[in-house]
Amino acid sequence: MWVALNAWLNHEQVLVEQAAGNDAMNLTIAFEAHIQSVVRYADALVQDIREDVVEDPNDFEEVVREELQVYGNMIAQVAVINAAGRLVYSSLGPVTGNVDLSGREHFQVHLENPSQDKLFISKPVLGRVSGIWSIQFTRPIVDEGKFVGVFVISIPINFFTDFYRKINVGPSGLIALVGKDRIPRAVASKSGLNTTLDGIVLSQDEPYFDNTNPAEGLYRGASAFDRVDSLVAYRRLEHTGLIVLVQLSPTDYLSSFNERRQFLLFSATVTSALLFAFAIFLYFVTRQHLGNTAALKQSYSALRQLVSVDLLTGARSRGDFLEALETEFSRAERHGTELSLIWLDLDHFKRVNDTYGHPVGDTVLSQVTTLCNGVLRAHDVFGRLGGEEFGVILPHTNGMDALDVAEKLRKIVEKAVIPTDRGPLQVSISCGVSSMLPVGDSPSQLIVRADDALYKAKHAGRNRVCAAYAGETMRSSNKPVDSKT
Ligand SMILES: Nc1nc2c(ncn2[C@@H]2O[C@H](COP(=O)(O)OP(=O)(O)OP(=O)(O)O)[C@@H](O)[C@H]2O)c(=O)[nH]1
Repeated sequence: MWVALNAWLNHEQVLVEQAAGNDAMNLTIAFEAHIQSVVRYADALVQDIREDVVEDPNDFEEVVREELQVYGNMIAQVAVINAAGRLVYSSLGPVTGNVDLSGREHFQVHLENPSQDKLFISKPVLGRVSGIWSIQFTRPIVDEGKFVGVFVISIPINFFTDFYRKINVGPSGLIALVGKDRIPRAVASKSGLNTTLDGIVLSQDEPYFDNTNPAEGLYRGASAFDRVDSLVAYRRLEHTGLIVLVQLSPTDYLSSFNERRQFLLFSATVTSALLFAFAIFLYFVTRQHLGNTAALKQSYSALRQLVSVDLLTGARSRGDFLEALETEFSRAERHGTELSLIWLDLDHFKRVNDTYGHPVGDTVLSQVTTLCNGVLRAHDVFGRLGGEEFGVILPHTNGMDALDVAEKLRKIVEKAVIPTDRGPLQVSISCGVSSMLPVGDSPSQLIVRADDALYKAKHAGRNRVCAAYAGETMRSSNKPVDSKT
């Protein structure tokens, strides 16, 4: 998101800069046209009235009055200087005293080159008679090849600056009319650089003073006036020795873009913060969920353990035992291996309870389990089926071997002396053994047959092992096998 936003903002900024550059260049074209028309008009006026100074001096003042009635707001003064540099005529009123203008630059230029009838545009000068800052447009007055003076039309600097101020170049921008002599003629800006230009000479390093540069251009750099970073467009007016400048401040033309950028950056920051907060939230929720899942798994496994184990004896619970029988039966079927089942029951256990009490009975049940587990292999399954009845699953075991195992169990219990709170006790067990048939058998049928065999063992006098009926894989007769007679 940030990369895309950054790329978009950079692209937008380039577009805004380009638009500002176009605006500045267009403004210089308009100002050039304005200056050219002012210069053309001023020069035409100079040449028109100058003729009357020599040819019709009597009508001269009348001609001046008529022209001023038409263009009076633009002209501060019409003046004539004689060959000695003295003011001999001013449209502002009768000339009194000796006003020596021989030091003016225009007088010197025309005095030295009387044959060059060329318009001279002065630097801003403070009028001795008018008392205002103006730019003077002058030509030499020559009579029969002889220099007789200088004709002057003064246009007040305000004429330019008032016009420039009407153009909006932003709070920090400016418009300037500068001479190639590096002296500004008029500058207008909202920041105060208006008419007080006395003594200002711009740096020679400005690109528009370099004649090797194009006559019009646009660049970004420090302003010649206040050294502030600016976008500067210029046009050189080659025949007049003037340059028009439009200077725009990036602070102005980028202000609305910067506001938009700040808003977008703020929005992106808020969005990022929200996304980050959401990610953190998700992280904690997920972690909690995973924690809960792990805890649940632990509880489930503990619960499963509880359910799968008989709490009194530690043998497999009935449910778990029957499930294990299903599993082992399927496996034996799949692999074609043998499987046997022993169903065993404590003999006359009721008497133990009745004689010594229930707690002693519990001890006996627990001890018998321990004794049986001691005999069995690791992969045999010993489970409590309920009360004093137990079962043993014997994978990979045929009927004969299962009978041997049952016999071992019977013997170890028979021989054992079980310590109890009421003194040592001896008990016995009866076992029924069944084995998986090669075909058409099931876990429940295997149980039924083992239970039947157990019933036979009980019926035959207890403390003995009986096999199920003939037809099973174990070798047995139709009669129950009694391991103890
Ligand atoms: N102490 C104790 N006794 C139990 C438990 N479960 C069952 N019993 C007892 O086991 C006895 C089983 O008695 P019966 O079913 O009559 O069997 P038996 O006395 O062992 O006689 P045969 O099985 O015929 O030899 C009952 O007295 C039950 O109360 C147990 O968890 N703890």
